[in-house]
Amino acid sequence: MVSPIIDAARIVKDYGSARALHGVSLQVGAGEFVALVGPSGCGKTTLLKILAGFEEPTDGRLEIEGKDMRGVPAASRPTRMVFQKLALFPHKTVAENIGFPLKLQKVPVAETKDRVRGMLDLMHLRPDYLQRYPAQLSGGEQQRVALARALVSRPGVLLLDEPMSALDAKLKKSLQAELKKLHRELGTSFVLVTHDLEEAMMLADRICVMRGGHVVQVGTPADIYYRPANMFVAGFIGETNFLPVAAVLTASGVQVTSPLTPGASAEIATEHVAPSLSEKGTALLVRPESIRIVRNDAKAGEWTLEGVVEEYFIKGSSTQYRIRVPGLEAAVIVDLAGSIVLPARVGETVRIGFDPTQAFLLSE
Ligand SMILES: Nc1ncnc2c1ncn2[C@@H]1O[C@H](COP(=O)(O)OP(=O)(O)OP(=O)(O)O)[C@@H](O)[C@H]1O
Repeated sequence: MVSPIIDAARIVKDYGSARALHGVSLQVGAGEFVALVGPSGCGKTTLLKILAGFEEPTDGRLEIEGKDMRGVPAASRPTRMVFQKLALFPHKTVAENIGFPLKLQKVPVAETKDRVRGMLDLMHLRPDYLQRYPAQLSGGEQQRVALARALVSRPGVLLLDEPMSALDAKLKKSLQAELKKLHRELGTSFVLVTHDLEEAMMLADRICVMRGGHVVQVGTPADIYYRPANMFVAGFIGETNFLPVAAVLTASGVQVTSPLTPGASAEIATEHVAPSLSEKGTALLVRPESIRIVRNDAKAGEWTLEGVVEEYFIKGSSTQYRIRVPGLEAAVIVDLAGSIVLPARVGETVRIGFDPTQAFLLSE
């Protein structure tokens, strides 16, 4: 990142005696789309509010567009925020709502009109909506008006606090697609707080995973999915299987063995090992789509386990199996490509196999 538009360093936030953020650092590049994800109460909204200027950090440094933001009020920052709950003015028309930030900036009336029209087009809202009131619009349309109002003053950074969580699944999908397109077209930096991990994977250039007021990992969706920092991140995004292993460092990687596959060992290359690997709870992360049911001979190097099919779900493009393997606490999840002929039935004993060198080695 040459020069980040947002540079937050060691941000601490205390509410009374409770610490919501424990020294969070995050940089956002110009034009980048970053998603903040993490369990409820981990500090996502607090961080967003600090970026917006609605909360002051207790400690740490925040620069936006190269300027120190200490004491700079929200309205004077190059940021705009869209909230989860609609914050439209109910007694103002759509045109007045969208044009409101420009009115505050004393932008001439004719220019305001043009820019409001432009935003309406960008948001695919019909021109006759301009004279409507928020209550006369659907939830999705209202959220589009809120986005238009946030973007009309051309902020450098748009901050989005779960803007789609109140919408039904179909509306959400269409607004997600529009948000991605909008981001590409405008070149504005977006920071999105979301509970929806699929949404984060789909929209963001980088994902920041938070837990208990700390940043656990920042990376591309591929990094987060394929190279998670630890079991928490791995379990947070996508479905996971963890196979406990003993690990020994070698010249070119890590040698692993598992009590569940006696006699078998595998060399895991460094690029398949979490950088922060510790000795506590070392395990191989095997994604459900990387496991197969072994009917005949195992392939060279493949590790196999025997288990009983506990349940299966037809998901459409794939069928998901839950297989109970003695010695493993959680059932093994296996995703097999969809087929009209089911490869195994409930209660059947099956052998499952995977290539350990393609798994990812991590720890608690
Ligand atoms: N105004 C406040 N006063 C006191 N505590 C607060 C305040 N705002 C947030 N907190 C606390 O700070 C912590 C972080 O809250 P925050 O809203 O940032 O979490 P979040 O990750 O956005 O959660 P969610 O996903 O549920 O919205 C929580 O423990 C919360 O209770």
